[in-house]
Amino acid sequence: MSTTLSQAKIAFVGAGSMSEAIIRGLIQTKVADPQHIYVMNRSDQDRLTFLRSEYGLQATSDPITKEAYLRQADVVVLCMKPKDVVTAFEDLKPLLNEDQLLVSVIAGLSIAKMEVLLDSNMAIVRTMPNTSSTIGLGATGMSFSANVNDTFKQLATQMFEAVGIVSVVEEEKLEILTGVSGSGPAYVYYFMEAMIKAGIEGGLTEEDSRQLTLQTVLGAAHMVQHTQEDPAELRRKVTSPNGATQASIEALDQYQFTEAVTKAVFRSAERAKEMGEQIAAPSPVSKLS
Ligand SMILES: NC(=O)C1=CN([C@@H]2O[C@H](COP(=O)(O)OP(=O)(O)OC[C@H]3O[C@@H](n4cnc5c(N)ncnc54)[C@H](OP(=O)(O)O)[C@@H]3O)[C@@H](O)[C@H]2O)C=CC1
Ligand SMILES: O=C(O)[C@@H]1CCC=N1
Repeated sequence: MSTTLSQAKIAFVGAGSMSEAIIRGLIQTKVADPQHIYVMNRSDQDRLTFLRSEYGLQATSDPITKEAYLRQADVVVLCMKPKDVVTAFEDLKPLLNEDQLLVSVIAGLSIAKMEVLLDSNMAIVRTMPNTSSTIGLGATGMSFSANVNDTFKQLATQMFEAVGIVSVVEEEKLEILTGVSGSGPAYVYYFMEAMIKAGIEGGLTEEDSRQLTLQTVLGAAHMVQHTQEDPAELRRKVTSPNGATQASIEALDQYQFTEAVTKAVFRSAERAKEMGEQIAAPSPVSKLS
């Protein structure tokens, strides 16, 4: 087994947004060699053609080629939706072996359930990345099964550090982490959509409203990072007593801004857990969590 990602053969099962985000990051940062990246799905040929031409990787939906990719892979990354997990695992089960590292990005799917679905104690890394991995600014949470040795830990960490930051957390924290950073980009986009819309309603051109919103969000995030100040303190500096910002924050509070965000984070966590629980696994039920 290769101890560096540049030599490892990495097979992605699932060819959607999340696998592309990771693949793009790995290739752009030159952490992985596109010739050693294998992507597979069930049917979407256009998607595979696009991925091949965009990244120079190997991609297939042909069962025999998939089997070859999976058997020779050092790392297998599971990137299908929770609803497709059971069928996918049935196909994967006879093809995986205990020398491989299995990495899952699937929301809510516990390590214990993967072990039951595969009837194996192979090394499993359960992760929760986000789509900002596409540009190397991802935030990934990660937990390891009991059989993940130091080499595999290093490999998995290297893989996700190539596309952003990594937090290793206890597995039970991965749901709330999903609420914060997995779903998080969507809240920020939603907020930006609302800002742009309000700017246009107030008379700005669409282009100006978009650019101003973008720069504002970018600048605010960089301020938190560069100054290392608490966001509350940075907010205080914008908010002149009895000024325009104070009035606008009061308007946000009137609509329970903090409660709405808190509810969103917890609802995402709850939904991730529900999706994981809805994945039907065969007995022994006692192993499941
Ligand atoms: N999008 C996000 O922001 C994040 C997503 N995730 C997790 O990533 C996973 C994938 O999400 P996302 O990329 O958005 O989903 P997409 O729908 O974009 O992609 C899913 C992919 O899986 C393929 N697929 C489905 N079943 C199989 C199978 N049995 N074998 C091989 N390929 C299969 C689909 O192609 P086809 O239908 O042709 O088979 C498709 O390419 C989810 O479990 C999600 O929880 C985690 C963090 C963030
Ligand atoms: O919406 C989802 O279920 C996935 C998990 C986090 C982001 N996307």
